[in-house]
Amino acid sequence: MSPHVTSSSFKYFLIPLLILAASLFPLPTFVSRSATRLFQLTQHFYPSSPTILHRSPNFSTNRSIATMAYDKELEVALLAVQRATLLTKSVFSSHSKGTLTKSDASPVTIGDFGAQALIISSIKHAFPEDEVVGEEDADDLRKDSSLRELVWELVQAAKLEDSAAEDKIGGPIASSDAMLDALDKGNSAGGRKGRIWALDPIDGTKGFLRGGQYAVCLALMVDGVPTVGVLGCPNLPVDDKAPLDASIGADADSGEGKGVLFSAVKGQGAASRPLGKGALQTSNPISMKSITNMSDATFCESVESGHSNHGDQANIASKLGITKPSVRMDSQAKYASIARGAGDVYLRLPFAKKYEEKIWDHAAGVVIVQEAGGEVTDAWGKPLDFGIGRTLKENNGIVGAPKALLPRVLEVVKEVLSAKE
Ligand SMILES: Nc1ncnc2c1ncn2[C@@H]1O[C@H](COP(=O)(O)O)[C@@H](OP(=O)(O)O)[C@H]1O
Ligand SMILES: [Mg+2]
Ligand SMILES: [Mg+2]
Ligand SMILES: [Mg+2]
Repeated sequence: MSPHVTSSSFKYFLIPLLILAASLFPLPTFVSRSATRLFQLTQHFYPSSPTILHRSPNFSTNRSIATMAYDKELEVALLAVQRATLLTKSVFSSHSKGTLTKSDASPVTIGDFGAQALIISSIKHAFPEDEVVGEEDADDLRKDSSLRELVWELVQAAKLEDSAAEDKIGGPIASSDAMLDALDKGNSAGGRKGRIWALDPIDGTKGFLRGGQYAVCLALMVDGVPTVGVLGCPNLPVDDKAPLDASIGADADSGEGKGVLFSAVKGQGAASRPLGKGALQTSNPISMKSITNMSDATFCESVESGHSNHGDQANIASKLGITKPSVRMDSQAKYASIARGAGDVYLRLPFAKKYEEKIWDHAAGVVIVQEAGGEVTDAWGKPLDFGIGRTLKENNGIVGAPKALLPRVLEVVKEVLSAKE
């Protein structure tokens, strides 16, 4: 038997057979460890699989085969976000942005509508039964035919250069009506049961409009737990080691060396890869910086002073001994930046107890930070509850940090908030 034949029998028969056997029978720990190793071997033999193989801070050799699932969800989410991010970039460079003001006085653009329609159509192609909690809906487009036409042109033009990649997310949307229907399928009420995607087609719309940071955000929640997360950040540097300074949020126009896709799957680590135009590029593992001295930390906060309390945050930073100025940037690019170790702490202290954070503003960023070795809670240290609807109504404020630093950060956050009560 030639070595080629031996290798392909191994590849096509022996490994799948052993994996099947390992998943069918209850196995002692040492055998399930071998099964884990076997899974890794299959990834070696099937290199096109997008699964991230590096050891994440959360990686456990005892994890079951089941936790290694979500390959297809991750691939579809990455391709869908990549395609939608290309659409948003085309709006930024060549169109009027068709900006409207929503009932809560926040802006929405043709980029938001187009990106949501494309991503929901990708999800529904690959996972027809799944629900989506999306930020936008088609009401404005149904009322305004010229706006609808603008979005439809954009959606038709947004195509991945690789046809196999494009096929995986269902190819083009068939008609303008199908586009409106897709947009409206982001109407799930959310909840604690089953598979629900949280989608923010452009997070940081204000940043997008002023040429700052923004992110296309998608997360799969399983039984209310963010499990797969993808962030498309066209204006962040590709280099995970690039320094994070105040200019990152101010003048972040897309250019050479910019454009990143971040991703994570629960239990499998977090990664970044350059944002391309076709097939997915190779990923690199990312992790939070391991700092021991709080005074070395850099903290990130919103540019918009109405979205979090800059005064309280400056007070907290100074009580923690942080001397570096905060890095202000729009969107979940903040979560991505701390996850890759460019910054360390995310602070979003509320102005009002009554503001309910939206699940699509956090789900993807939270799983990416968790898988990079961090944790995210509300300002009182309560776990974020993504399973109670479209908002985090049982939580108040958001704090993210490397696991080892979070208790100290929360101590000071609570001290500052309690003093105001
Ligand atoms: N008063 C408020 N407090 C906190 N977040 C708010 C807010 N008003 C709007 N937001 C949210 O802040 C998001 C942007 O976050 P950041 O400040 O980190 O860039 C917005 O997302 P969109 O831009 O998707 O609408 C919006 O959902
Ligand atoms: Mg919005
Ligand atoms: Mg948002
Ligand atoms: Mg948005």
